[in-house]
Amino acid sequence: MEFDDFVLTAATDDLAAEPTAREHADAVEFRMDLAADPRPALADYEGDLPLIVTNRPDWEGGATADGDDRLDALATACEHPHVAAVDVELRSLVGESPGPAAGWVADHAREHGVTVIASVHDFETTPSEVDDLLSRAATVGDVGKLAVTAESRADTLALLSATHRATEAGHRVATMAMGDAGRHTRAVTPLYGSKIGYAPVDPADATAPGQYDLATLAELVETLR
Ligand SMILES: O=C1C[C@@](O)(C(=O)O)C[C@@H](O)[C@@H]1O
Repeated sequence: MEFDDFVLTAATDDLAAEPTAREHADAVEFRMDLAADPRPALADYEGDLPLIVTNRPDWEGGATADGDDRLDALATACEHPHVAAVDVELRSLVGESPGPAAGWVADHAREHGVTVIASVHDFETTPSEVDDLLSRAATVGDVGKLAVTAESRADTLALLSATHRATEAGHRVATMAMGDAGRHTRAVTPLYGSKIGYAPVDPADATAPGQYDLATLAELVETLR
C-alpha cells in the first residue's frame, strides 16, 4: 500500500467490523493491543479491506506492555497476506523507547512488502518541535505519523502548517490533532497532505480522543476534497 492518496481507515479492535467498514473505508487498522485475542483473529481474517496492524505499547498510549512478545506479534502479523502496513512507534524504531528496539520489525515488514508507518503520539500537548518530529518519522518510516493533542487554534494551525511543509518537502505523512479542540483537523489535514485518517465504525469504539465516526469523517473529507 503506497499511501499516495488519502486512505480512510476504520480503526478497530475487532475484525468482525470489517464488512460494515467497507461502505466507507479504504483500509482497517487492527489495534492488536486492544483486542482480546489478536493472533487467531488475524489468522482467520478474510475480509476485502487491507489491514494496518498496530500493537501500541502502554508508554505510547496503548494497552499492551512492551517487550519481545509485542514486537514478535507485530512482525508475525506482517506475514499475513492481507496486511499492507504496520504501525511502529518512532521511538521504538530508533531505539529510544523504554522497550526493545524495533528496527528489525520494519526490516521484516519491508521484506514482506508491508509499508512501515513510523508514529509519534502526544496525548497532552502539541509539542513545539512538530516539524522535526514529522520529518524524523517520515524519514525512518515510509509514512510518518504525528498525532498530537490540541488545546487551541494555535495548536491546530501549527499541525496544519507542519503537515503542509512536510508534504511540500516530499515526505509522506499522516497527521491529526486529538481532543475536542483538534477534532476538525481530522477532516482538514488531508487538504494539507495527510494521507491517513482514522475513525471507528461505531463512535462508542473510538481508539483516540476526538475521533469522528467513520461515516461522518468519510462525508466531511469527501465534501472538503
Ligand atoms: O495513531 C493513530 C491515530 C489515532 O491515535 C487517532 O488519533 O486517530 C488512532 C489510533 O488508532 C491510530 O493508531
